[in-house]
Amino acid sequence: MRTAYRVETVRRAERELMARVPEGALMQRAAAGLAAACADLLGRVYGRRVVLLVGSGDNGGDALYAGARLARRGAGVTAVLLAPERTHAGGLAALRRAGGHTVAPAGAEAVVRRADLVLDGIVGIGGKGGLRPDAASLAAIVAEARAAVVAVDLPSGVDADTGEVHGSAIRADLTVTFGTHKPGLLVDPAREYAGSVRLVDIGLGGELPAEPELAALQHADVAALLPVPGGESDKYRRGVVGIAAGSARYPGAAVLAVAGALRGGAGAVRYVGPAGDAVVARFPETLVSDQGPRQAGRVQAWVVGPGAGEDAQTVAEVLAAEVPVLIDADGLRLADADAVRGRTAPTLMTPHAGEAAALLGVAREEVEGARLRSARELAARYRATVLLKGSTTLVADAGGAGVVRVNATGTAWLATAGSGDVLSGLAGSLLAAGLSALDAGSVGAYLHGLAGRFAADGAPVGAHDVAAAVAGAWRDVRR
Ligand SMILES: NC(=O)C1=CN([C@@H]2O[C@H](COP(=O)(O)OP(=O)(O)OC[C@H]3O[C@@H](n4cnc5c(N)ncnc54)[C@H](O)[C@@H]3O)[C@@H](O)[C@H]2O)[C@@H](O)CC1
Ligand SMILES: [K+]
Repeated sequence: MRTAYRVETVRRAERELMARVPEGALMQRAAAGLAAACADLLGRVYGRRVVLLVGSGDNGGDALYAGARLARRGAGVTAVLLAPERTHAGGLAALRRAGGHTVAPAGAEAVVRRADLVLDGIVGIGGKGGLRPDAASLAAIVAEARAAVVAVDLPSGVDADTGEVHGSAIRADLTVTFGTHKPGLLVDPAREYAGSVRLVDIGLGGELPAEPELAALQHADVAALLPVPGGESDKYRRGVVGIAAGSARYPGAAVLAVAGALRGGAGAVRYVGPAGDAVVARFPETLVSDQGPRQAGRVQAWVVGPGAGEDAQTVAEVLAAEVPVLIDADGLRLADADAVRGRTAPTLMTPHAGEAAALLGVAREEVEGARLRSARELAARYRATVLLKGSTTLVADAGGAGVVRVNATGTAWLATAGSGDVLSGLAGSLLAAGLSALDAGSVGAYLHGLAGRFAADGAPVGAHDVAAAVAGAWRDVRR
């Protein structure tokens, strides 16, 4: 499990640790890891031109000490001091001893233009609000440079706790972060500014609490959660998932949701709705019913909404069932909010940003800019688990408090028609197999993202290709 903690928690853990180690030790650990990452990126250090952007806090201190290490290995290092009188004194002295130089911000453009590497030490977890004007001007200069950019702890200008970006921020190729990931490194839009992320161990692990702000499942976590049949299993014990989807206008959504459900681990897939012929033609193993959900026979979980058009009656019937329900697409618009809140069995809602915005009564951009807050808010309002789709998918458990799962296995190629229908079937099938809504959502997103990568492999894919690749994702995870 990869975890991320809020700044307040990181500060507390750092205080505990600092009380037990020699003064300055943590910063030296951070700087050593940072310098090593820079050396890896550069390949050869000797003779390279390195520019440090140095703010007034300890983030600048990290950059200065790392710069000193690179200077000792033969790099030409120049520090741009944003606030010369408040620069980290020890770091500055170390850089000077190692032969490094300093310039005022007015000289930044000339040195950055010739640099091979820029280290962004403007601001780290002490940052408040968007970058101040002098720092924003540096970010603009860096954006035009050909140099590789390494962010120290965080790209300056992004919000560490929320992943929000207000105004300009540094765009890094690599972020070297210390002690633990911060939520902003895992959630868009900030995640995009971070580039790839490398975590440097400074010994903080033992001081961090059990419950992080964010958790990202890894292969081993997913493997442990996958419903794998045993000797006693039969199709009913493995769970039956009901798919109430599709309409005369959108029969394909039903086919794709069933395609996902067949790959999710339930023992059988039951379909109700007007697209039964299309579903059976493609997947003869589906149990098709021409009755509504209430009469369709037992299921252990329902999926409702993909391609549902205006069929509010079916949505209402599914919501009245006392089994877990996944609501997607049109179902999100048609579902009665009180009916969702009043349910006793788990509910998993799977909106994309536009659907989430409609449910929250805000603009889509607002959700995209504040994904973590939006997911928690929806989960609180509906008392439902919410899977907010996007380049980084978030799953907030019912009520909105607690650890939010973040999934980054996806690929931009998954932004294709019908891809969401496959995910709803897949996650619904995991629900029917007995996973909690939080696990079904996050495992579903993980497999779906991985399947998207495998199916695409650098080229456009259709949603049916993604569904077909889910089996390969299972095997990869279980290997
Ligand atoms: N506390 C610790 O134990 C460790 C901290 N480390 C480093 O220390 C950093 C935190 O240091 P600080 O607490 O000094 O804080 P920062 O260095 O992150 O930032 C604080 C400084 O930035 C300025 N600032 C705040 N918001 C700004 C904005 N929007 N635009 C421009 N300037 C802004 C403030 O005036 C303040 O002087 C971490 O991110 C990490 O890089 C590491 O050395 C590891 C150990
Ligand atoms: K930084």
